[in-house]
Amino acid sequence: MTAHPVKILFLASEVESLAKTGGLADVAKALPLALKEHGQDVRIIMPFYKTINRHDEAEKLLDLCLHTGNDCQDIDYAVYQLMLEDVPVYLIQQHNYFERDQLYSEGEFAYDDNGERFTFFSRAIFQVTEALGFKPDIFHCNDWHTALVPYLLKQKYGHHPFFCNSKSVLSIHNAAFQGIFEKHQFQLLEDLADGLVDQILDGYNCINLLKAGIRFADKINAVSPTYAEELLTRLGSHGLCDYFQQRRSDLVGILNGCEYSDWDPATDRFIPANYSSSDLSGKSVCRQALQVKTDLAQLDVPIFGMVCRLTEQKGFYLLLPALEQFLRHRVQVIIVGTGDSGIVAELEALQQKWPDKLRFIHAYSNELAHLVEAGADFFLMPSLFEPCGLNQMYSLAYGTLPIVRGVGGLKDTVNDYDEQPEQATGHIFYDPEPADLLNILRRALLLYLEHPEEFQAMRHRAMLSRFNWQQSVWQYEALYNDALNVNSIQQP
Ligand SMILES: Nc1ncnc2c1ncn2[C@@H]1O[C@H](COP(=O)(O)OP(=O)(O)O[C@H]2O[C@H](CO)[C@@H](O)[C@H](O)[C@H]2O)[C@@H](O)[C@H]1O
Repeated sequence: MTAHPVKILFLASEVESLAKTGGLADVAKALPLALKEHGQDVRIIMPFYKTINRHDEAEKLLDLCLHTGNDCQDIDYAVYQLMLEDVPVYLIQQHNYFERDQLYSEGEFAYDDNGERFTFFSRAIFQVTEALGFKPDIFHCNDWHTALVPYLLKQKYGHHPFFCNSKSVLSIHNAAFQGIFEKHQFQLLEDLADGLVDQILDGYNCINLLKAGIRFADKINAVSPTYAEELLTRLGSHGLCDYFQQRRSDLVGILNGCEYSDWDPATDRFIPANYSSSDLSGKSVCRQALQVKTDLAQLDVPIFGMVCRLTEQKGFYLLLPALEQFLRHRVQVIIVGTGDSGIVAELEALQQKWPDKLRFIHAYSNELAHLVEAGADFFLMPSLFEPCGLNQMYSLAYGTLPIVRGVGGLKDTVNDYDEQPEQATGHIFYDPEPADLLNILRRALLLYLEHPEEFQAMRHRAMLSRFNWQQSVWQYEALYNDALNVNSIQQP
């Protein structure tokens, strides 16, 4: 327990168990819960999407109206509350912006007013906190959706008595998504837009929201130490190198934790048999169940699994050519995901060519994600970049050895068989070439077939590795303290 709880408002566009499209949601649940357990006064704020789980349990707290100035109409909205264990979640309900079938896009088309939607959300956050009388010490922003808040805090609310002592922290989960929108979407910023435009104008007369966050947040963190280093390089910064360089003394890397209460094969409710490092018999049951579920033959061949968003980031343009060769071996490969239609088409074509060996399941299914983790022998993450990655941590816990590219958080969490044989928990390749991926896939296969004892030793070691949120919580608390202290020195 901390002596003086820090008041943290955790701003997220998605939160696991309420609304999720990817890893940001996992962190937006696990980190606030871990901070709360450590005695901090943390609350979450997010949009009240139409599709949110537990929709009917939400309790209405307030009706509010955002006066926009300019020529825009005032915007009526309501604030609801749900509890996520003992953490309050404030939900902002606004019919025009959030009563939609998806969070950010339909099919492959992003909603064309996403800039306006999250500008509204960011402005409403200030009004809601004041109306609720919750004065945050820290606005903890996450990715581009809430990256406007540090800007608003500095430029608009810096002298507001309610917010003048508040500071902001920006966590970068994926800097490839920057929230770049045409200026006309920022009408809701009233007179502020011009000042903002000068500082963070992108090419083509657009505003880049992530740049606003990087420029104005009191402290910034990337979700792994290696990704923080990569963001300072031309190659790894998604074009933002100069911006990160300017803030390098305020940028740290904090590795995400793994939520073992959701991802532990000994207690997992989604899998047909539980197991642990001391008794792996349940893993064979899961293996068979996975083969049945995916309609693959019950063969004693290694299963390579993969669950992810289907995007270039996840390394499909390395994987697809590598699989063309690798599927000649006696293996089974199971890929679960949704996303880019080009990748979908290529996976479907490859499956037609290798119907007995490759199963592509075009679905978003938490249950299947758990079954793949439990039933496979290896887990594939050949990412081009990976800020942290969560699935490799889940894989380790499930004794499903990760095969990863040595970037970002993958490098920080997996020990390579060749580099560290005594501590090995998986396989790492580095060059973003299909041939290098194919080579590491074959090495993994060889280990499985020719050195079963070493494979089992690695599996055992992997299952014992731990990435607890507790470690990350201490580092976030230090970051909050830095944000609060450094800036109070600057302000007389
Ligand atoms: N089809 C499907 N069915 C079921 N579940 C699916 C799924 N597709 C994805 N998921 C789930 O979504 C999550 C993905 O998390 P990741 O961290 O691997 O990637 P993501 O790129 O979304 O996150 C970004 O943010 C996180 C959090 O900081 C960083 O770890 C990461 O590197 C960064 O790219 C996992 O829980 C996974 O199981």
